[in-house]
Amino acid sequence: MDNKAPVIELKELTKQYGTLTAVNKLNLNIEKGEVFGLLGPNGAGKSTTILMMLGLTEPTSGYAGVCGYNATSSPIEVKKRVGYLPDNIGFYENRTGLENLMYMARLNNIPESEARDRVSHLLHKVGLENAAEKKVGAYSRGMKQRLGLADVLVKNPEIIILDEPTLGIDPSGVRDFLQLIRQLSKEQQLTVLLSSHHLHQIQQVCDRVGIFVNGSLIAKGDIPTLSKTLFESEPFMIEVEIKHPFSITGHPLEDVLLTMEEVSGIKEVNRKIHIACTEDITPVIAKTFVEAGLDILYLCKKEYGLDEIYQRYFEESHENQYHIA
Ligand SMILES: Nc1ncnc2c1ncn2[C@@H]1O[C@H](COP(=O)(O)OP(=O)(O)OP(=O)(O)O)[C@@H](O)[C@H]1O
Repeated sequence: MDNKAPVIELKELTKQYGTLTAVNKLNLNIEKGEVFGLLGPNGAGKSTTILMMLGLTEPTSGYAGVCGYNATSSPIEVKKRVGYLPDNIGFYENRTGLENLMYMARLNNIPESEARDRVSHLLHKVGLENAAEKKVGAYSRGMKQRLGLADVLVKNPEIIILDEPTLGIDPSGVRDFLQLIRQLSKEQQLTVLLSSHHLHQIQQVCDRVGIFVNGSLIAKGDIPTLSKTLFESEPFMIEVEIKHPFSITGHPLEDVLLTMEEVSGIKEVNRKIHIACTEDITPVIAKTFVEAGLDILYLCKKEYGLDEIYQRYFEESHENQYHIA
């Protein structure tokens, strides 16, 4: 396949269950070596999208291309190249981690001696070398997920798809697991598609994010780009609190600020003044307040992160649901 072609190419991909549109005209390209996060609340359509990419569910319309193959008509070619870790991976609990991985290697027709080397290398990579001989039934949730990662890597895939991979792992385990994914991706140019509704986790590990709501991908890009698209008119918010009771409404300073080219709006929230700006003019704002003889108690510049982005989309989706109901 052409090296520059995206490894995942979704065009107008749609899945309808009766009258419900689970996935609606999805367009998305993911490049080789990218870690892409599919972010969205329960029922948004993430799993359905993944199933179509694996050729396990037929799209109602549109195209899902994976490693240059049509996932719907060539699911076996796709399966050879994609490792899929579902949210509820099952292992043989009365067999060891090593035995489970060897079993997976056999299923993928990997010769025994090669399989031994690969499996022991992978157990080391995911930090389970000391638990290799332990029965999986005695593994913690975090250990099982790491074994799951090794399991999907046994066949040396070009892409790994992980559906809610951090579910039920404790916070430090999550951090380690995400670091491991990132490291693997960078070392091996492995493409990773990660589905989650944990925005903080996605933010830590992904190069790009797609936000899924009600079957539609309503935004995609890296975090700064998403932030810029969504908060174009006010990418910066400067919060100021004055020591003594003070209201900016009607105060001469209000006009001074509003005549500044970079200031797009002023609001008072509790005791704080929120100044929406198109540029970062924090020093100018500070100077203006001081020169007006006001004592600043607090001043903070806020840049929008994934939290605000997600919340805004999420809230909008709830509003929509409310109107429909
Ligand atoms: N086989 C099916 N038959 C009918 N409706 C389905 C089927 N599978 C999924 N759906 C519906 O399609 C929508 C999208 O579901 P999907 O599982 O893709 O969402 P999701 O984003 O993966 O959510 P979650 O995080 O809960 O897994 C939901 O409304 C779901 O109820």
